[in-house]
Amino acid sequence: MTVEARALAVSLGGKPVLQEVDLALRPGELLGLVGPNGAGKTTLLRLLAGLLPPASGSLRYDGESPRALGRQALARRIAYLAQGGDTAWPLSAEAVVGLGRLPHRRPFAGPSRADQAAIDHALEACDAAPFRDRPLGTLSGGERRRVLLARALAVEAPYLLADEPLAGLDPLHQIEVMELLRRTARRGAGVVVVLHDLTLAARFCDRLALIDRGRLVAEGAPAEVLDDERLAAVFGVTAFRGRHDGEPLLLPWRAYSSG
Ligand SMILES: Nc1ncnc2c1ncn2[C@@H]1O[C@H](COP(=O)(O)OP(=O)(O)OP(=O)(O)O)[C@@H](O)[C@H]1O
Repeated sequence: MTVEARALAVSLGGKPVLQEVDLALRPGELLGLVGPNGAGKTTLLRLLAGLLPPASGSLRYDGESPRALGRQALARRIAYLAQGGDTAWPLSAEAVVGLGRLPHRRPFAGPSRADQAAIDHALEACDAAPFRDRPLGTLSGGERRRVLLARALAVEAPYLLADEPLAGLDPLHQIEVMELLRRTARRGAGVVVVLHDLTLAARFCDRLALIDRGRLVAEGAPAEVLDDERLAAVFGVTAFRGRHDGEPLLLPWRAYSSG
């Protein structure tokens, strides 16, 4: 399935938040959305997920508008992980992951074998199986985040859009989640991830889209997008660059100063 955004624009609270954004999502690719706080990354992700209507511009899923496609079909095609993890549902971790299967279920039908397999696989993949029976509210912030990612993964949608899935995770789980997202893309899904960690973005993503003050200012291979000039102009930082284990290494280092 293709997802294509053309000239997307949206205002929130009377303020333009995104303008003239053209972006195509590709199956099999891990795309990182990067940019400073307030740049418009979450807003763009919500637009792509069909959760927020654009004020102008167009969004097409396999050539169809979100309206023509309908809510249910969209929910099967796009899995969305929202920012934050302060969900207080009185449900077990496993039941929360099971919510990811709702778009596939017939009304009043129980979970099928395929549903249970998808739930088990997602819990394992996110290292959340050990606390599958615990109420969500009793889990730590990072554990809860992994359960919510497992819920999005359990949808087994052709597109997975994840807003800051690494927030609150320890280093091992950050790396494991990036590996998981890359694996999910390699199996054929289009994966879009909002990230603040430019080191992991540069290392794991196939392509980066850089958002600054509501505009898509660069798009392409990570090393091209995150060049010294853009790191200074957009993020206001310098970076150390190198290679380790045959992979590129980019480490934001200090505040940029032109003097
Ligand atoms: N409901 C709203 N009403 C008014 N302004 C809003 C609303 N939602 C978001 N904004 C503003 O839109 C801009 C973009 O917000 P968005 O959450 O998309 O940024 P972001 O790039 O995801 O930021 P962060 O990295 O801090 O999560 C910000 O200036 C924000 O204050």
